[in-house]
Amino acid sequence: MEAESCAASPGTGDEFGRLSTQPEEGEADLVSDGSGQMIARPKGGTVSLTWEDLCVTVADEQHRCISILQGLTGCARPGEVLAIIGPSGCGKSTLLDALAGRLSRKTKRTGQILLNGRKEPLAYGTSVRKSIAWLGCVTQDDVLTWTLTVREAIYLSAQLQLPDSMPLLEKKQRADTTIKEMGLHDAIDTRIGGLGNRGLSNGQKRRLSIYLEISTRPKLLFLDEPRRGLMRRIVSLAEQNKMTVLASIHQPNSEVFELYKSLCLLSLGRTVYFGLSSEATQFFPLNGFPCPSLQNPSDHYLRTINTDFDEDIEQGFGGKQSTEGVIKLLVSSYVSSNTYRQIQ
Ligand SMILES: Nc1ncnc2c1ncn2[C@@H]1O[C@H](COP(=O)(O)OP(=O)(O)OP(=O)(O)O)[C@@H](O)[C@H]1O
Repeated sequence: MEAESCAASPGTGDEFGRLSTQPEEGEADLVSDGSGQMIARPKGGTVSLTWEDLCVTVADEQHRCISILQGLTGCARPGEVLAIIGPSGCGKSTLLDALAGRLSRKTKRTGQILLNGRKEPLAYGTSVRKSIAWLGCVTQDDVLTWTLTVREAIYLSAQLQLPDSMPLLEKKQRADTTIKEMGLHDAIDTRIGGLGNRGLSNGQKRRLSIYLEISTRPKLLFLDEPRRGLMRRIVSLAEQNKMTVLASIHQPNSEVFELYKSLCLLSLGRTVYFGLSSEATQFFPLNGFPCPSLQNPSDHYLRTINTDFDEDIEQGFGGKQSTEGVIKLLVSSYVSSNTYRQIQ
């Protein structure tokens, strides 16, 4: 099995591997982070993100150490959307939080995170937004100002977040284009609304908060369970703007699944498969779990590794295995595979 190696593009960090928040002349624009602080956004640079042997644990009430992620290794490349897929509770959001430096203080993380081949710039618990300007983060909890209309929120965001060097007219044009592309034009003068103040639907709010992040064309974008309808647009934005996007996806249908070139498949906090989506169609049959004809591959992968429906899984070679046994088999097969060695 082959996968492209995750070559690091030129780094923008200092000699300690930290990414500078101060721009070097000609390399970065100064932009506002929305709270009045000016931060650096690299011009035209791309971001490769690599994680090695990443483990996350949390202490329970009896101070026992509970493992959430176990030794994950992978990478995300410019111009691509990496789909992080797995059953509920497998660790998708925790992986995104770990990579984005958003883990809660209760958790402990080990392993390495490299940006453009250099050590991560984020000290544990620091605010990501203040440290890396080109990182957008859209979590499952949208944070929007409910008193604003969609138009007001978008224009305000464009003014605050796009570089000061960009003319106002261009900022407005950028905002108008994306409003259309994100399908928000029908609700342009609707107030966002909130508890007790009816406004946008939940789906529209979600689209708006994703818009507010991607309008600045971040170089690195984390998306926690974006709506299916948005993915086509996000994939093409990533390609056009050489954005590195990591998206946790709950249950992609076959049409959406085909959009992703790279796939990170998790179960019980471990990597079951990481690599080209096209090659997962070989990985599963090679290990005895061929996708039944007419079944969506992602449904097949999820069914094979989902302990929620713990039933003995039929193997193509004959015989049956428990789901946990299947997961163990796939994890060790993946670890000994060429794909794993290439990522490392
Ligand atoms: N701070 C924490 N304390 C205790 N357990 C946690 C904590 N954070 C995550 N977990 C547990 O770790 C596991 C992974 O959680 P996570 O939210 O990353 O899963 P997920 O794959 O994103 O799930 P879903 O698809 O349902 O959103 C879950 O069992 C969750 O209960």
